[in-house]
Amino acid sequence: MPSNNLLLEEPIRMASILEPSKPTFFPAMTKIVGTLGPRSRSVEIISGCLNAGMSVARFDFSWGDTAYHQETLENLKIAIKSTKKLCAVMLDTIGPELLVVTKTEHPISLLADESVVLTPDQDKEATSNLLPINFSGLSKAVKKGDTIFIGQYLFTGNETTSVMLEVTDVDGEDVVCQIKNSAILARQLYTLHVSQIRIDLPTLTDKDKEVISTWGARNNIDFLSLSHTRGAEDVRHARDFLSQLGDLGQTQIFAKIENTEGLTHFDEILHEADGIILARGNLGVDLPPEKVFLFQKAALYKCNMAGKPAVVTRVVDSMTDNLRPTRAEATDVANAVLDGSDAILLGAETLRGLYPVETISIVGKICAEAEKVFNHNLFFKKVINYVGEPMSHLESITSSAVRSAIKVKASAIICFTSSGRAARLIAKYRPTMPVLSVVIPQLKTNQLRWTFTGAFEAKTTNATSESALKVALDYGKAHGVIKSHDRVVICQKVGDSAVVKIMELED
Ligand SMILES: Nc1ncnc2c1ncn2[C@@H]1O[C@H](COP(=O)(O)OP(=O)(O)O)[C@@H](O)[C@H]1O
Ligand SMILES: C=C(OP(=O)(O)O)C(=O)O
Ligand SMILES: [K+]
Ligand SMILES: [Mg+2]
Repeated sequence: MPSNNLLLEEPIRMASILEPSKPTFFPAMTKIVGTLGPRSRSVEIISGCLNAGMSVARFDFSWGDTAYHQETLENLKIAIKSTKKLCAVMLDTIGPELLVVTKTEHPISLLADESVVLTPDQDKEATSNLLPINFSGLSKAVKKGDTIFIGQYLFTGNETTSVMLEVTDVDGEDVVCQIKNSAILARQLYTLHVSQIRIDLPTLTDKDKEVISTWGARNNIDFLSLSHTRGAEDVRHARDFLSQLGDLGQTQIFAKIENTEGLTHFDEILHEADGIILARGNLGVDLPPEKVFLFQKAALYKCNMAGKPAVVTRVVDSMTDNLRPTRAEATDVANAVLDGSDAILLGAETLRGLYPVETISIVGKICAEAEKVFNHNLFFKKVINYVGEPMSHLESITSSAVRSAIKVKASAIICFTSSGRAARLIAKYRPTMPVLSVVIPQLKTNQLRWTFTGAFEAKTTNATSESALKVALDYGKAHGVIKSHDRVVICQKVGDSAVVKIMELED
């Protein structure tokens, strides 16, 4: 088969497609991020999500207050305990997001070809011809002919509640628009996206800072999803802010690329960030539809070569209201994995959708099938070539660990790590088997104070170091990843040198 990313050397036997897949412990190696909200905040549903394969929970502060999200998080903690599944916590910022401010409960109907005024005067009532918004600088930012898109919070692009507007006039602080399609704004929260226009608001707003320093610090968030990242400076600024908040210095920053400005500065953002979220919801509005695939492929390639995780969003919009994805969506999920995506982020589907658990389960199954035909060998070679020589000691060891594990058909790689660096480098080389990371907390000092690195990630156990390997083996066995007589590859530091060991288990 000529396709580069696919591992289908022989012409595939069509009947083999119908054979049921073997059940596995990991629904997929591709991680699934679920946004938690009204439809996914009970212990029962969250447990279902964890069992179905959600491994990161996203809390979107564009919506809800800290008390609301805390309640959801407490339920998540209970669900983690009872299901024994690990799940990371991601805080998603508001950033320079524009909102339609409605006080009325009545649906507002917008008619094609009519005109509507966007005003910063929030005391006005929203009507079919007047929509108050939370930003007074819009009239200065836009010009005649610009496109404005209004969608229900977490718009899916699949709804009759989104509307496209064209700017026809600017009148003081008001923006006059022509309505391009009829729509009914029927719920509370609507976001407004101005295509290809810079909104002069900070990427990390005061509200975001307040939420991070209270809710974020209290809950030791694993990831910050930095909405509307537009340049490397945004990431540096967020990192400075986190570093002043004790343990949050270890929080990973995932920059969300959701507008053309972020796209233009992609390389420098990737350099500063720990990971990238390809926010196709918003970016998909900013880009001409025929260019979206190109962004996805280019961005995933760059992330893969840099060894930084990439997250693709908005994959199964139609599952917000339906039990099955469309054929196009199902194919899109698999293609995202084949393009090199590390994770899939579900938004409206889990937050307000009717089938959060089923959505996670189906997406996980599609990812797992795609992973089976992912050409790891070719990927490995591409990364090795890209990194070149000389390689850092640690990278040379971690890439060798992956190579050895594949060569000896190991069932798992066990990695000892303190900062997570070694584990991430292993993941960079895309092993075909699960990686069990044993986080060994380390006491470090920077002259000013002592800190524990890893204390934060070490969630499962506080075993002493001699038994750490046993803990990992027992965990692997208990979860069906490792069986007697299997081979495992171990990657660890002994003294100052990093080593790879191949171990054949007895029983
Ligand atoms: N078999 C083992 N049992 C317990 N601890 C181990 C074992 N092998 C390595 N370690 C410890 O695990 C830690 C890994 O940390 P480090 O190598 O600094 O990881 P990273 O660079 O990924 O942060 C080191 O402190 C190392 O001594
Ligand atoms: C994930 C996205 O945005 P939000 O954080 O607003 O859900 C997106 O635009 O794809
Ligand atoms: K957000
Ligand atoms: Mg958003």
